[in-house]
Amino acid sequence: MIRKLYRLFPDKSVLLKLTLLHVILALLQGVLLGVLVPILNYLLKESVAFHDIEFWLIIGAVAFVSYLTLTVIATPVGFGASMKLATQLRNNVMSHVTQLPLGWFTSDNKARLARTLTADIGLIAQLVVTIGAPAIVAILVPASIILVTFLVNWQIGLLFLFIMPLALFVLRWGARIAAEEEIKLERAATEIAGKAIELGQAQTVLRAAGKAVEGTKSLQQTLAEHRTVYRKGLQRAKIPFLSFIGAITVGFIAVILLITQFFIDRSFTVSQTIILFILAVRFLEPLAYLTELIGALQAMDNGMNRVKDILQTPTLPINPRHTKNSGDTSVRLNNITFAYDREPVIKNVSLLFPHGSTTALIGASGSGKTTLIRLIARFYDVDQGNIQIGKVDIRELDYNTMIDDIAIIFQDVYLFDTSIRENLLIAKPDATEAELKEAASSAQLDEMLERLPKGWDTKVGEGGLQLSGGERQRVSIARAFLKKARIVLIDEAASALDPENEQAISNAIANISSDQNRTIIIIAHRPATIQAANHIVVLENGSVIEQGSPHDLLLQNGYYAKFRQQHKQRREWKVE
Ligand SMILES: Nc1ncnc2c1ncn2[C@@H]1O[C@H](COP(=O)(O)OP(=O)(O)OP(=O)(O)O)[C@@H](O)[C@H]1O
Repeated sequence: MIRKLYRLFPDKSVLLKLTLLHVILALLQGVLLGVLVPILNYLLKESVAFHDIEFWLIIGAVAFVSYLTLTVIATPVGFGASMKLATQLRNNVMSHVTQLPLGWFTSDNKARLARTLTADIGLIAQLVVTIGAPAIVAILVPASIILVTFLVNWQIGLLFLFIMPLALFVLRWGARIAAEEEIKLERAATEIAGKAIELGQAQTVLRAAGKAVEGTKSLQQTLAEHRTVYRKGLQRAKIPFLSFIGAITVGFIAVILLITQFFIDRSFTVSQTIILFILAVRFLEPLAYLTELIGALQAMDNGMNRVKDILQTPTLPINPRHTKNSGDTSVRLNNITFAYDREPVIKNVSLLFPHGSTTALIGASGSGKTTLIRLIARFYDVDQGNIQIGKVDIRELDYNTMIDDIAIIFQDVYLFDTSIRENLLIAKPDATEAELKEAASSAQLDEMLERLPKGWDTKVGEGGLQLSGGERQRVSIARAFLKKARIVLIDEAASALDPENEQAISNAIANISSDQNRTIIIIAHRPATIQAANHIVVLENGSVIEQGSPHDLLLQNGYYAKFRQQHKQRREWKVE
């Protein structure tokens, strides 16, 4: 377990210092017990002079003062270390998940991640500090007492030597069962978290269907299962823990009987008998305390396993050569095929998005437009073929530089629950005021910032929900301007926007595509956006069925021509 703990932390210095502190504390306890033997030996003699025990008293006093001082220091040191360890581990997990394929982020895994980042890591960091010392003491003190006892009487020492591994063996059995039950309990708790997230996400649908109460049934069922798992776990762990207590008690009685027998036989002096009684109590006390610790130790071990599981989930392969992009922002798809599960949703697609071009992707719902955008941003790797940016396979490119070059404007933009300014600064933390203003202006945010009473400092609410969908998308476009992203992938809002927002977004997209060095790919739903494109690609069922300039495609009279016709008719109906 200790090895696992050390492997988990990239910077081991905090853990090393903490372990050293705990070992010193345990050794000092051993020294305090050790000096008791000669002192008692002298004290129980018929005549004793102070200088006989002076040396041992000084050692005892130094050990005692050191022990007290270190115990006082241990609390603030422990708290500080706990915070550092939690931060270290959280950063490690977070940086790992940013490199995982998007497919990993299912409801279950999101709940697992949330529990690991909060509960598991918090528990590990806290327990390392709070139970680290008692656990080391509970092992080191009985071990050192065995040594001291051998010096006093080898038979009792031998008995201790027999009791300790036996007790630890029974304890391991109990710990294994407790660990199995804790895993079941944690699974049940994660399921509750997953169901709670799902319940939150499904509120709109459930309420619209008038099923708000029925929607909680599945969560209630999961809660009931959690209670059952807890009850069964307690039942199962009872037997081994009772056996452990039994083993300790039998051992203790045997030691007491043997000491008494030796005393009656006059094999032991009074002082030896008293010393051995004290040693027996101090030997068994920390061992008995292990039953309380073992549950926490197992919880910590399981928590570490869950953190390890996430850290060992394979990331998208990263090329160690970290090839940099040359400045050419053309995007080329070479015969790519991709499946989320078994059935390919992108089939043998070859396309070129030339440097500086603006391409509109259109096609029926489910035709694979979003998937194509995700593959270009390397949220997933293709199964066959390859994608090149500037003639280099994206798997060969330095991932961070590549992602820095790309801005993605999703339909459902997520904003952080902070001010508009902070949300923009995520794209470029060191942006100047002038850069912020320029980006906001290009993304048509000016009017919105003037209208909002707190302007740039307006809080956008959780997920940005205090802004309209169109406003959120404009904030996201402003981020792309600020980031000076050279490849911009836009999933235009499919739902109806008010005319003001629609116009503002069209202008913002026109502004972003006016830069001849940017390559823009837009999943377009509006004729105005499509008109800003100089190239159209039509997808159907994961394949390209049409592509060319808007003019050429109109002449072909295919999907694009019909799409334009339908929009024209819709506009005419609205006018009527
Ligand atoms: N995360 C996912 N896991 C499994 N299948 C998925 C996932 N995302 C999309 N799909 C499936 O892949 C296919 C293509 O979906 P995609 O979202 O790329 O289409 P789209 O053209 O963008 O659709 P829309 O216009 O409705 O957004 C669909 O059959 C969809 O059900």
